[in-house]
Amino acid sequence: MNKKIEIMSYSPSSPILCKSPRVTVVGAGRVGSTLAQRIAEKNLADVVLLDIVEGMPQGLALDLLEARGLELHNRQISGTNNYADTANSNIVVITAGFPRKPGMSRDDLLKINAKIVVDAAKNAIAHSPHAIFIVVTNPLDVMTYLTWQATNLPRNQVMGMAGVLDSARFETFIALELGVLPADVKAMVLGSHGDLMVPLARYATVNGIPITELLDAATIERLVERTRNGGAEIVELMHTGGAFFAPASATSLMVESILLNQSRLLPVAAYLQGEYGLNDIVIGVPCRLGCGGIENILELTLSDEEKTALQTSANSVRQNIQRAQEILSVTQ
Ligand SMILES: NC(=O)C1=CN([C@@H]2O[C@H](COP(=O)(O)OP(=O)(O)OC[C@H]3O[C@@H](n4cnc5c(N)ncnc54)[C@H](O)[C@@H]3O)[C@@H](O)[C@H]2O)C=CC1
Ligand SMILES: O=C([O-])CC(=O)C(=O)O
Repeated sequence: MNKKIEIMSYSPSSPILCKSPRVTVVGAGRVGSTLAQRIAEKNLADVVLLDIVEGMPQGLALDLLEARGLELHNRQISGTNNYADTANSNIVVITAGFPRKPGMSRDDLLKINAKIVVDAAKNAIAHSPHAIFIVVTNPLDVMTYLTWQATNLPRNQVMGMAGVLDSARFETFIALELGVLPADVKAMVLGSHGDLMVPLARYATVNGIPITELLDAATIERLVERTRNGGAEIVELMHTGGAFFAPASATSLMVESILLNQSRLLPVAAYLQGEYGLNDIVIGVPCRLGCGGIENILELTLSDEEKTALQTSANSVRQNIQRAQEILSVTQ
């Protein structure tokens, strides 16, 4: 019997069925390559990995491709050293640049990473003029500001990943302390991605119960301090480079919320125009992320102490933006 199989649904006039979204990850190091893996294995998008090191992104892409049958997804993954190959990406994630070493602060990376990030942003936007940019490179808030400037995109299309990671750390430490499931803990960390970040203990809950009902003030303060020091704790343990598994997970959550238009309310480093009384600065605030990028910024009512902490955090970012502009004006 010669049965003919009719192929239904796939036709060039069905672009939604035929075209996969595309995410470019600039910097195929530890965060970038782990992020590429997460995006592909969550079946979110095709991924282009770009790095300056010749052969490295190509090798990583081939390795990830060879796992497709085992991980049961069919996303395309390619590696390149050429921005032309990133054309028409829906999202560009910038992880290119140097990680810190033990004893360094994230701000110590300002000089070495500023030009790398500006160049990456300019090259990427030239080939993907409608993309949404997510910055990961440190110092995070300043690098996000520079990317917003370099791309000249509307502010909803440029954001930084930090708060999702810092919140996940805070949630982890609360869960460990109480012996509860991490997924049952919800917390939000605002402010800059540095020692002056602002974990909002008042808003942290375990399945709706405020942690202030479950833990004493001294314990909460200890967990807040561990969160502020979360990146450095791993850098000190690892000696070379820093965290990358949780940073990649946090970034892929943002990518997912955008690509699937989930409108998740997440702490995101965003360009502010008056929100929280702050202007012309990038800092972590609660944002809804959907297919247009940042859909809106939620202005929480903060206590006087929290307001002061956010202001102090912003002052430090502002000084570093100024420093970055001076560094770039010399190197250009
Ligand atoms: N925002 C956050 O929460 C986090 C930020 N980070 C930051 O992310 C950055 C990357 O960290 P890792 O992946 O651990 O570092 P890594 O050293 O493993 O990877 C960085 C990659 O960038 C590439 N690169 C350097 N210059 C480039 C250029 N001009 N164009 C394209 N690629 C270039 C390098 O060749 C390398 O492969 C660091 O600045 C780190 O501090 C890391 C973790 C969390
Ligand atoms: O601490 C670092 O240098 C990397 C980072 O931003 C983090 O893990 O939070």
